[in-house]
Amino acid sequence: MAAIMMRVGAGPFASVRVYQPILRSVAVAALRAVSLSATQSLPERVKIVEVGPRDGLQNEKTVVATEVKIRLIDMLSEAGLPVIEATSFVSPKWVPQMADQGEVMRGLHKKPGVNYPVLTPNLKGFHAALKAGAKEVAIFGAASELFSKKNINCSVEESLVRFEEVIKAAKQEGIPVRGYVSCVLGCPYEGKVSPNKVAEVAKRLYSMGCYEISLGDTIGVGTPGGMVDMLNAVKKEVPVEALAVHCHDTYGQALANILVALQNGISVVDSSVAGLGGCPYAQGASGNVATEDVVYMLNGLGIHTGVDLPKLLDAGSYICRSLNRRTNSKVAQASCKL
Ligand SMILES: CC(C)(COP(=O)([O-])OP(=O)([O-])OC[C@H]1O[C@@H](n2cnc3c(N)ncnc32)[C@H](O)[C@@H]1OP(=O)([O-])[O-])[C@@H](O)C(=O)NCCC(=O)NCCSC(=O)C[C@@](C)(O)CC(=O)[O-]
Repeated sequence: MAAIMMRVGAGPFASVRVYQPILRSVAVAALRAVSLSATQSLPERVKIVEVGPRDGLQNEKTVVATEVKIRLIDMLSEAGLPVIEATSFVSPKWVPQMADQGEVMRGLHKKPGVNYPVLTPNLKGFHAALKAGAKEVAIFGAASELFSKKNINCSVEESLVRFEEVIKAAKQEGIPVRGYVSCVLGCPYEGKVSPNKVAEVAKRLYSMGCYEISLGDTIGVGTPGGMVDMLNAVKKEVPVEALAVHCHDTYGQALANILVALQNGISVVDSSVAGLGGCPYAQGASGNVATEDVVYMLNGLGIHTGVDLPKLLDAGSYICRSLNRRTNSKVAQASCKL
């Protein structure tokens, strides 16, 4: 099978290219039978963590105006999203698109009851976030050494030391911290990632004090079988109530992966309005699963989210018009045809 060419890296790594036979490992995994029958019942409610303004927009090539970002976040608040990841306090040299993080935080109209977490890779980011009025932060680690190095310029172990500092400072300020583990179902540099490695990193973040661990299929290569194997390993180390899934949709598997995660006790799902984004570390990778599609599926299952789908569709149309692009949400595409 042909290797996939991947364009890697935000900032300084943007022009590097690597070749990974990642399809090979996915195909081999698919050859063994996976039992999905030992599933639990679905949750009554799901908390959706909207990551479009951060995970989606961080990948845009041309700078998105701060007013557009703010308007998008406000529309998402109005649509009933309970958590909207607003921006990230990372180095502007690495991710120029997020350089207006302070203005975004100061400009958005905070709706009571809505959380607006921001990414903070280190203490510098944490202090800047605090100054800009952030009330919740997220640290982002990985289950892959090479991805960690490319993304935050340090090993997994070094990242955990930095994160511990952030968590300590956050505790002093009474700020809740969410933790991400990237590459839980595959890495653009290392290929297959062991569920045990994912479980180990998730456990470390949880025991440091993260209240929730979001498990990221960063390049969207996972399948339901791989998701179940990974969750089984992680659930041995972290209570399922503290877990979230974060699925990119590169191979069209995101909704299926989310459904099996729900069947396995997960009730927090990350998604991105209009399916914004695209992993900066894999050429051709699409964005997160579209929030519209997740809400539509959950509505169909009778699962409460508190999200108003028509208002969410408006937010998706707004950002697509602003970016002059077609939505990645199937539900939005279908709705336009009606
Ligand atoms: C972590 C660093 C900063 C290390 O980058 P570094 O170059 O190793 O950092 P450094 O400590 O050596 O500092 C270098 C320069 O950056 C500055 N700096 C240092 N820290 C900050 C900060 N917080 N905010 C602003 N500036 C900062 C620092 O002050 C210095 O400035 P200079 O003296 O050269 O002018 C860098 O690698 C970085 O910013 N990486 C962020 C990459 C990123 O945002 N990736 C995307 C988010 S992760 C993701 O999308 C995955 C996720 C979460 O969605 C889940 C999934 O899908 O799997």
